[in-house]
Amino acid sequence: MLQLRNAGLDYGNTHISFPDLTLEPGQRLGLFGPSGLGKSSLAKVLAGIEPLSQGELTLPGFAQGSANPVQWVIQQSEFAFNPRLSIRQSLRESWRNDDFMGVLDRYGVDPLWLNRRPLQVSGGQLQRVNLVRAIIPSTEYLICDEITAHLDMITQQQIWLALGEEAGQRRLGLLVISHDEELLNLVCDDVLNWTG
Ligand SMILES: Nc1ncnc2c1ncn2[C@@H]1O[C@H](COP(=O)(O)OP(=O)(O)OP(=O)(O)O)[C@@H](O)[C@H]1O
Repeated sequence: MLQLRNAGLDYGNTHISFPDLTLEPGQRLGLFGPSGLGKSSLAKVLAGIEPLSQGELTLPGFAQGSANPVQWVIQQSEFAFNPRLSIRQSLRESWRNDDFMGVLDRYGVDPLWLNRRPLQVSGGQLQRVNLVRAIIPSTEYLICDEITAHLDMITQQQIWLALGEEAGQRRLGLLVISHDEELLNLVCDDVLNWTG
């Protein structure tokens, strides 16, 4: 399980104190909280992108040097891709020797898009590709940071359905960060209301 205890982060003069949090394999935990409180910072800490200034992040079984089992997916999927590479090349980079063709259908990714560059598909299409990029075999926990905030209802439903199936089959732990309380109640088992 992924655990955060007594944790805090300093950005110069800005200090963020995080809530204690435990994410179990197979759990779908929602995180709700006001803008600017530090939800994306929390996501970055969990994904190992920002080091903690205090407290503890524990992830038993994760050996230094092995693939990070925590993947962070953000709303602005275009930032997750090198704009010069084709989508196929980007997926190849993250999947390495494993085959991703079998998971395209689950996320509604058309194989024809593989030859295009990231900015040659729509925002909703790229977000689905982005999930395929993140759902590599070594992923055990997925931090979904407002991943469907800008998408139409049908694409949102496709994405949450696909992720729900994936999480159930692989016992993926999902941390779903959103301003949409209704969505969190729909897709999560528990919701942490972080008030600061
Ligand atoms: N790299 C950084 N350097 C300095 N301050 C930062 C940095 N990243 C974030 N902050 C500040 O940390 C605070 C928390 O930001 P964060 O993006 O984590 O909030 P959030 O809860 O995700 O907000 P929102 O819901 O609006 O996306 C904000 O005051 C932000 O300005």
